[in-house]
Amino acid sequence: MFESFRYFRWQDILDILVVAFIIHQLISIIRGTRSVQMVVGIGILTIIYFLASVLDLSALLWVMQNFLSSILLIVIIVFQQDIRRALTQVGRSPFQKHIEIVDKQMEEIIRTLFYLAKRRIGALIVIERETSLGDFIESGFKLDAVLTKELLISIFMPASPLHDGAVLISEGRIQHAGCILPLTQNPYINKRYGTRHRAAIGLTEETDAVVLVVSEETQEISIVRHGALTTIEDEIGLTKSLQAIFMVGDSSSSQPWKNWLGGK
Ligand SMILES: Nc1ncnc2c1ncn2[C@@H]1O[C@H](COP(=O)(O)OP(=O)(O)OP(=O)(O)O)[C@@H](O)[C@H]1O
Repeated sequence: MFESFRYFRWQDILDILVVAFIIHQLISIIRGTRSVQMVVGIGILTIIYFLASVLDLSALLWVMQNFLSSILLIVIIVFQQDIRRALTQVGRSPFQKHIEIVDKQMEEIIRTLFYLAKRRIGALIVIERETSLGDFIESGFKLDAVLTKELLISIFMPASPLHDGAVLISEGRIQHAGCILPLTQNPYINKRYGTRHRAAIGLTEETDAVVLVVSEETQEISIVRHGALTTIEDEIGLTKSLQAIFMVGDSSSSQPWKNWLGGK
């Protein structure tokens, strides 16, 4: 047994570690999505193929061979969302710099959310980070305005022509309003969530954006990232959650909101 280790090179260890890392990343990307069932389905079909081959079942083997020959195409079509997300994550540079934002802008957003929730006014606020949201803003209206509570509130007022859809915040400014986001296809999302929440989940499944949602029905405020939604109890809870997401490095820094509002 130990004989085989004699031929073990350091490259083999590196090789195994890289493959293990890739498999781990793939599992963490598809975990909790409908892709898991599809992976299981493809696994079962592959087992059937090998059984047909071993038992020499020629008709079944012919069907499976024809099916599996187009498997690459099927995988690309079925997993296109996950592939896009995976490639975006791979392409993200760990050395990218972020702009800093002052506490004031953070406060403006938090106060807007609680103001709207109190009055049962729905809202969807997207904070762009490293992944460019260019594809999703085509549907919206360009504003490129200073981020203030007053402007955010007026956008989401039901009488406003911009109140439908999402507001996009990038580089500390309100860049777009009325943006249509992709809805999640995850079948496990709680049925009580409608399209506003599904749009927030859908966008964060594909990008690293942070989305804040105010429900006009329940007055709940939620923070959504990586396809997962967390309901916020109060202003302190929201402040802490955002701090945990955006604060990097020295927590004793006098500029606590580093890495916030995604600059590039
Ligand atoms: N794809 C989308 N992209 C952006 N915004 C959307 C999208 N779909 C719906 N919305 C917004 O969500 C609103 C409808 O929300 P809906 O009641 O269906 O969802 P909900 O999750 O139940 O939210 P609420 O709890 O506020 O009722 C629309 O008026 C629109 O502003």
